[in-house]
Amino acid sequence: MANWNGVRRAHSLRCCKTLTNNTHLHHAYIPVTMSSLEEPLAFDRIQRFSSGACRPRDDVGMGHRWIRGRDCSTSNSCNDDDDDKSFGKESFPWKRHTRKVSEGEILLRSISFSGRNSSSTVSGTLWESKSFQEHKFHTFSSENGISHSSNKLVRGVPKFVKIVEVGPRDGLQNEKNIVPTSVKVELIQRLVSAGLPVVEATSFVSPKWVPQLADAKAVMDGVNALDGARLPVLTPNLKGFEAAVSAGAKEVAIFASASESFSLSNINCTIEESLLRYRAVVTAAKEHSIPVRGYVSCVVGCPVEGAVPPSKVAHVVKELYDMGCSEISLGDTIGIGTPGTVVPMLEAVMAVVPAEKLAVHFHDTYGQALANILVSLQMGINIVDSSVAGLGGCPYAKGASGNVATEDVVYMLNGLGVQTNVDLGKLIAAGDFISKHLGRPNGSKAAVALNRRVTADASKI
Ligand SMILES: CC(C)(COP(=O)([O-])OP(=O)([O-])OC[C@H]1O[C@@H](n2cnc3c(N)ncnc32)[C@H](O)[C@@H]1OP(=O)([O-])[O-])[C@@H](O)C(=O)NCCC(=O)NCCSC(=O)C[C@@](C)(O)CC(=O)[O-]
Repeated sequence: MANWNGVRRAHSLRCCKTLTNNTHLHHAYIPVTMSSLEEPLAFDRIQRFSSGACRPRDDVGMGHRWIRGRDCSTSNSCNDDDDDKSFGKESFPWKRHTRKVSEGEILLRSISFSGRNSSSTVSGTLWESKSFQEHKFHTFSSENGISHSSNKLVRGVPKFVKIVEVGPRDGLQNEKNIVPTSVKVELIQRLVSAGLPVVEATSFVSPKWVPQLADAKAVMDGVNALDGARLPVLTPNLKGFEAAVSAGAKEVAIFASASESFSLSNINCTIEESLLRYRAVVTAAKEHSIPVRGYVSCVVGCPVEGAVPPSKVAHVVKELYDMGCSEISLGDTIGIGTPGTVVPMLEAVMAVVPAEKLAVHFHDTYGQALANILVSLQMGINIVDSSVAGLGGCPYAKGASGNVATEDVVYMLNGLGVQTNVDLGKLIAAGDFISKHLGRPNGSKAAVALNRRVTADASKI
């Protein structure tokens, strides 16, 4: 564990060993001058940086540092006399990148919006699952159909959204009790059969760091034969990449951070060191013609550093793009973002990388994820990460809750008339399956409501 980097940092870093519930040792290098990740997230402090509202200036503590709060956290129109480049104050020449819509998509949409009483069903638009046959109802506006809306905010959303399901990886990596391989495999099978085009299957990371996913090879053995979806896996270095390829992975993802402190605690190296490692992974992947997805964590805030400037996010995103990542996912790892903080971040990122190469990845700690997704779609993003039943969190961002629930995202997109090709009924069944195994209620509000059928009538409104 004590590699050269760790030893080198020993002067400035404190090695925290914490005994987790499953008795595995986690080693996290935490700068002594900053608040430990083992503490709750200090959300009360971070939150004051994430609100979009103008407010009186005050001083806000962030770990050992005292950072002056902003007069206005998000609006460029606020007059600010601060001379520092604090969060949300940079301005970027944002230009919306439009995407081409295929004839097939247009055809599907014309079928799906053929009227309230239409018997035509398109997967993801009406309930199709057998268990929901008696509850076939539209989730979109019932009069003219949302596709005919002249409102520019609604017209601005893409016609098709690719959902990247991260539950089996991002969700299960954070479970206290290790989920049996057979359950993971069945979950992935169910998600694929619900029509999800991409299901992140597992991670080839150090089992000492993330014991929950130590069965990565066995999981891949169980899902390699599945058709109909791409099954990428996380790889933190060449060792992980090689293990993934020999286990049959056809796509991988690398994961960097916009926050130096989070990079150290998550992958035990600085941002620049991680980019060096990832260049080696991308080079090897190119030789195998394997697409590489890039993640950037802490795109609006870090559990240690607090607010993360959009320019820093844009820098890391651009590095990943330039090294050859086919798609880059922007992770609000601790779920503190609001549309007020997400918009300036996206503006910065979209100034350096085309919108069609970007995905958004929101955790829902503060219940802001759907609002953040909507505003991202309105800005031209058409790839959304989510986690069935809202599973998840990050082992190195204690207190952060799961990703936005895939069921809730699909429900909202159905309501907007956005095509996803996901069968909501089957998806809910997959969420119920894993929630039952984990012994807790489904974390999706839409799933809970639809399971109880309490809102069937209301949803026709
Ligand atoms: C990056 C390392 C490996 C560095 O870990 P390290 O301890 O600095 O690495 P090391 O090179 O010194 O190796 C230590 C031991 O791990 C082994 N090792 C080394 N690499 C691997 C590998 N690939 N697979 C299996 N084993 C590996 C290596 O062989 C050695 O074994 P030992 O000699 O002690 O027996 C470690 O820190 C790690 O695995 N971190 C992963 C942490 C993780 O998975 N975090 C959650 C990811 S979620 C996330 O990042 C956010 C995201 C993507 O969801 C988006 C968002 O929400 O923001």
